[in-house]
Amino acid sequence: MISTINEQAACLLRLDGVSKSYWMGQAYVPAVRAVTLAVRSGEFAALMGPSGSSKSTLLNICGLVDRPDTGYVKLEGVEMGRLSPEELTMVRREKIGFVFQGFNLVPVMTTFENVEYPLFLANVPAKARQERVHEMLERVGLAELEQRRPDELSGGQRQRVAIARALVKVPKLVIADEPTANLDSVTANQIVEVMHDLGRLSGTTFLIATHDPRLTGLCDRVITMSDGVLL
Ligand SMILES: Nc1ncnc2c1ncn2[C@@H]1O[C@H](COP(=O)(O)OP(=O)(O)OP(=O)(O)O)[C@@H](O)[C@H]1O
Repeated sequence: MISTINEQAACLLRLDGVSKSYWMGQAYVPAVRAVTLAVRSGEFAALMGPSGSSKSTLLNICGLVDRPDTGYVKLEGVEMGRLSPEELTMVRREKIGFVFQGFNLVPVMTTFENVEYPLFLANVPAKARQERVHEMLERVGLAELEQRRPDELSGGQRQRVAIARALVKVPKLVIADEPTANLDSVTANQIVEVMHDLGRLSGTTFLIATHDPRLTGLCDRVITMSDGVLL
């Protein structure tokens, strides 16, 4: 009984029988099929699988960007299907950070402003925002480049901005979709190290879709997906 309670407390994200189909003009085609998954608090987990196996679809469900057609998603024990769209947005802003392979930075904002943005959305006061952004940029080695815009940065530097932006609000969960794709191997190594170190430091849970062996090598667990199901 005690171990059951401990297991529940340690489980940050839980999916139960989660399925999602897409309308393909004439019929719904299943993408994610009856997935059950528990991700522990502080876990650094990789999600692997061939192209089209529905990794991104599953990440969108885990990141509360998409709702499943059937099944349950629980974050910290709270069933997300019960929340209104506004409440889901609040939970996402407060507890989840995203890192994408295309970086998704705002092109007209500087490094500082891109990293500051999630704190601004979370109504963090200006002085605290400044302190936290400076600290985070220091940690990812970009303190000198805080006034540059994304088009004045290298791919690796942009990805470090994206990681700083995802982690600045100290989210419970970071969802990363191929964060080292399109980066040269030295830069990819730096990105892997930065994510791993920051994760360990803050106790943040990572769920990372990747084909990169440098990343999977550091992961506590590799979750394998094939044709919409977990193996
Ligand atoms: N918005 C959408 N509308 C219709 N079908 C979609 C949509 N998004 C994904 N699909 C389909 O769902 C399946 C899973 O796609 P998904 O992008 O989740 O796979 P993936 O494993 O992330 O692929 P990749 O590694 O190539 O990014 C694919 O057959 C894809 O064509």
